[in-house]
Amino acid sequence: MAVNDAIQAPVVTVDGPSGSGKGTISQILATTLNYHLLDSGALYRLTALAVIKNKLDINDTSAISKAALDLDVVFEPQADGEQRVLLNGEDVGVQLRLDETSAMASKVAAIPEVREALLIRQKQFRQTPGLVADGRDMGTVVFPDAEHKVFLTASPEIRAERRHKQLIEKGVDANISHLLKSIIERDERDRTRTVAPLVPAEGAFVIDSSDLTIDEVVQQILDFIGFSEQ
Ligand SMILES: Nc1ncnc2c1ncn2[C@@H]1O[C@H](COP(=O)(O)OP(=O)(O)O)[C@@H](O)[C@H]1O
Ligand SMILES: Nc1ccn([C@H]2C[C@H](O)[C@@H](COP(=O)(O)OP(=O)(O)O)O2)c(=O)n1
Repeated sequence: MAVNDAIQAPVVTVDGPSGSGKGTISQILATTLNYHLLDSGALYRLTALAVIKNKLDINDTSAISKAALDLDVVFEPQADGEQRVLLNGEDVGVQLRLDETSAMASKVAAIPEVREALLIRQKQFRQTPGLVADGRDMGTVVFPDAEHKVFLTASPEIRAERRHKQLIEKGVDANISHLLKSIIERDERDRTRTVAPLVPAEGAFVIDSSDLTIDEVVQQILDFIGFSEQ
């Protein structure tokens, strides 16, 4: 049997729009299940950062996809479940979350060659004992054979409020109406692009978290995948 035909590690996919809680929920799920974690958005953000730092032209798709292929990135899990992200050895955690990076990330994510360049890198995260994969197309494109697929959503207003609170807590200046506008623009771009648009995967468990706490969302997902703490 070829290596690729071997039984693959289980995957739980968590897709959804910005601020729906994917990152937070995925981190808790990965810790609870003792699985690896893939923050696929970070790969698009890192590519965006490479575009900004190297002043690449947004229309130069071959230079941008080369930057995506060549990313020298290390994800370092921390004791609290957070991940440090090092690009060329530099901790870029704060830069990744800047509004400018977010807007550029959704632009580079619409380039088919960039998505192709990041595909193999994402699949490599699938290792035993299992993987929680957070993004937009985890259940539809990257891990279509995942056992359990979740699609998280929440109203744009709630998502902007959450993002605002999160940025202020991190000491990053933020304006809520500007955040709402950029969330709506990004949603539109992510949903209407021709490659891997943001849509729930077939059979996904769709959760609107607008009126749910983080713990309630986590519990609903653990129930869905049939996990019970011993
Ligand atoms: N159900 C929830 N209720 C309240 N706050 C939440 C909920 N889910 C996530 N948050 C908070 O919202 C912010 C954005 O969540 P995050 O996980 O970064 O979203 P995403 O990865 O989908 O962009 C975080 O500060 C997080 O703690
Ligand atoms: N699997 C993925 C993950 C992210 N993207 C794109 C879409 C988003 O606009 C950017 C950034 O994603 P990220 O998940 O980090 O953003 P949010 O935390 O949801 O605001 O990358 C994607 O197209 N496919």
